[in-house]
Amino acid sequence: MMQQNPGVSMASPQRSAGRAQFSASEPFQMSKIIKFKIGLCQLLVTADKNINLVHARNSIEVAAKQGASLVVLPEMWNCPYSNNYFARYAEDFDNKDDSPSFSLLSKLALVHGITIVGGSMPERRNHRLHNTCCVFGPDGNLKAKHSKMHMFDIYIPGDISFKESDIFTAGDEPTIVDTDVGRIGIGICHDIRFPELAMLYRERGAHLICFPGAFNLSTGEALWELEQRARAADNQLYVATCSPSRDSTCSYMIWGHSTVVGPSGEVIATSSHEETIVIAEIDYSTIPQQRKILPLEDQRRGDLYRLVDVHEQNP
Ligand SMILES: NC(=O)CCC(=O)C(=O)O
Repeated sequence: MMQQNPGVSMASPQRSAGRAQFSASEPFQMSKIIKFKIGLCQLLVTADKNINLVHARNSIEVAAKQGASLVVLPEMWNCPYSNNYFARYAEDFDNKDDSPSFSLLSKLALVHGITIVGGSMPERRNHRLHNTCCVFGPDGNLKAKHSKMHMFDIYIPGDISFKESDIFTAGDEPTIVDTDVGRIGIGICHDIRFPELAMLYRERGAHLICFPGAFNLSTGEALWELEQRARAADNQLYVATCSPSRDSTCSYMIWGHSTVVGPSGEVIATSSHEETIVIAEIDYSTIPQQRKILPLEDQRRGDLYRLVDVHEQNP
């Protein structure tokens, strides 16, 4: 029987995360975290925010009990993916009285002693709305915050029309964070289509890139797995995605298929479109192995083309 009270009371967690800059010259100390379990909570999102919080709490609890030390949630796990809902469901994460979803994730990270990549939620900040992912450490504190950088504006006549930029303001910063389960780069859904972002994360030493996402039926079937495998194979690192499950009564039909991909582009675990939890083992020792077998970094023609890290040039 599902309990209806998500239970969000707790001592105040740290609500802001400092800006982190990484370059390949600062390698992450991997001694303790070569292998761990990841849990992708593919949640059914309803129009009732309280029920969404209960779903998330129950699912995170199950993933943690199954041994996941990193749990990833979907894009917009607390709010239907629709421009009609984002403003109404938005929270001010800096205000503990106006951020039940933020507080819940912080509490669950602490209670279960896990890292949570908290999908995304509509965030109200400085009179603007952002599509934002919060990362919490096992102490319940916010470790990083990523606002979706690329707005999903699409118009396929007779198929799908969506304009995120009508509601959201795009984030301006790539986000890479050192956690208990490795150095993680964050992107949100449409961010996955821009290979330069994943390349930047690889250059800054990421082991894993997490993309909470809500691809739709048409582009999802054509491209969702392809994009994930390409980002992982090109950069020889892990990619994990987490989507909401499909609700066929909604106008925006979600593709689902939360997935973990390894550093040679192989699908390690995936799902269909129903509500589920994907549990998979991540083994970071396969990253240097793959890079030794196929040393793409040494083969790259930096004399002919180069990725420019704008933030490192203008810190
Ligand atoms: N929520 C999104 O950003 C959807 C992205 C998507 O479906 C795409 O094709 O890109």
